[in-house]
Amino acid sequence: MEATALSSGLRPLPNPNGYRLSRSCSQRKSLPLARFHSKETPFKKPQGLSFKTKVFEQAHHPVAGDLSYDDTTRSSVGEDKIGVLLLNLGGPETLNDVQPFLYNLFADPDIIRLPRPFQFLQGAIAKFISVVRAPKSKEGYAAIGGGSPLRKITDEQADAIRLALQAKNVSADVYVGMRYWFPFTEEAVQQIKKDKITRLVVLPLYPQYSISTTGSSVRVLQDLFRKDPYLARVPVAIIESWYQRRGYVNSMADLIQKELQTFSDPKEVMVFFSAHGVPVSYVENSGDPYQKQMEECIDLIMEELKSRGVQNNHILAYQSRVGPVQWLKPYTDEVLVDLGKNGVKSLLAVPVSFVSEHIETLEEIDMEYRELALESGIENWGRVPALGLTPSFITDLADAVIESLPSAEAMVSPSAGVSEDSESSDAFGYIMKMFFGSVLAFLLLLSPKMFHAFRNHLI
Ligand SMILES: C=CC1=C(C)c2cc3[nH]c(cc4nc(cc5[nH]c(cc1n2)c(C)c5CCC(=O)O)C(CCC(=O)O)=C4C)c(C)c3C=C
Ligand SMILES: [Fe+2]
Repeated sequence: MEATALSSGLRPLPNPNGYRLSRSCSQRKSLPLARFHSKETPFKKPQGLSFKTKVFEQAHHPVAGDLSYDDTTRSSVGEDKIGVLLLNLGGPETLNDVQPFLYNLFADPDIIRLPRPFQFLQGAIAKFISVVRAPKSKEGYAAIGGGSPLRKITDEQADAIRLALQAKNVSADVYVGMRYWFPFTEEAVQQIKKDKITRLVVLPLYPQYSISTTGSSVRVLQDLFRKDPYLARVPVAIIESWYQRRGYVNSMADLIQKELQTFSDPKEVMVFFSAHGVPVSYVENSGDPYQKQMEECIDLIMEELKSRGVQNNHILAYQSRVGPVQWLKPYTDEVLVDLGKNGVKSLLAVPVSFVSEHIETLEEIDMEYRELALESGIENWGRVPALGLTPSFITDLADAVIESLPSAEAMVSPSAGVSEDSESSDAFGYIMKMFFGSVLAFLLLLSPKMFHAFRNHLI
């Protein structure tokens, strides 16, 4: 690990709301990490895996629930205090939280990606967009009971994963770290340190990797770990994506198969996968693997259904676009209208980029898209629930954790240090950016033309 990666000028973001934030920067050099893409391989039961083993042989299994640690392994687990950190997006718990939550989201340089010379404007732009967008977002959260259910569901998933690990003879503390709302990743990391965890598995609750989700959360984590001498030495394994795991694919297929049975003519139903979109530039200019992983994921689920004799037609579309740029196509709303026009009468919506119910399933799909579909001529509408606490899914996540444990490595090498020179030049740069940033932000906010341009595109 090079010293430059450590001394890249971490400063708190300008934070007019006073919420705890940290800056992550996609251009910054990556640290060496034990990254673990959870892939599907033939079943092989792990025999006495030891955490001292550096190279990890991935051992996956065809049926969730098979994996457990034998006695030899258990004794080596006993040497470590294992932590599992679930990373998630977070959501406003009350309507008053909506604007500051949106501020945190848009202040993330992995969500609004400004060219380097303009990055100092991030805070001002986030403030502007969050204020303009808040009324529309509030309507959405009001329609689902006044806040996001994400914290409660993620806490329940954490508890279920802890119990599933326990059932496999692995004792672990499970933490929740949210990117944009409480409990923030920073809080979870403090607790991990307090609890003296000696081996950590990081499990983002996004099946597919995107720069805007897993990428953003992992960069926050890297920033926190490299600044802290204790954490820097804790072996960490990061499970970056897990959409291709048998347990996940089978669990999704189970849910779809079950829901199809609620239609009077299940064979006629169009299976409509609706994924959260990302701007096209992420995929085309920044190499975001999200779209490719999403397509592979759908193929795996459909193959599994086919192997069970379920031969329905299916389609993938992208929902929830925000702002004036091009997002991944086709767009969910446009496809629904086209399907209706083309005579599709029965449709089963399958949210596929997220494993909890949230505003985009409960409001956008269940209310907005359902209404649009019915208006467009679709007569029978159904929706597959999010995986949530589905036992086969939770068991598979526990297996993914166990499989990744031996590959954990410290995030920062012991020789890495922070140079004082670069610290002070960073401080000067920061003051200059703040000064010019404030002047520009002031001009931007005063300009009625800018305000209307943003409002028309964002609301
Ligand atoms: C895989 C999932 C997600 C991706 C990819 C993603 C990218 C992304 N999102 C925004 C903007 C917003 N997202 C919002 C809410 C939200 N986003 C996700 C998941 C992904 N986002 C979830 C699960 C949620 C809901 C959280 C909850 O409270 O239930 C919001 C706020 C809601 C709203 O106003 O619509 C915004 C805004 C961008 C710009 C982006 C990629 C660049
Ligand atoms: Fe989002």
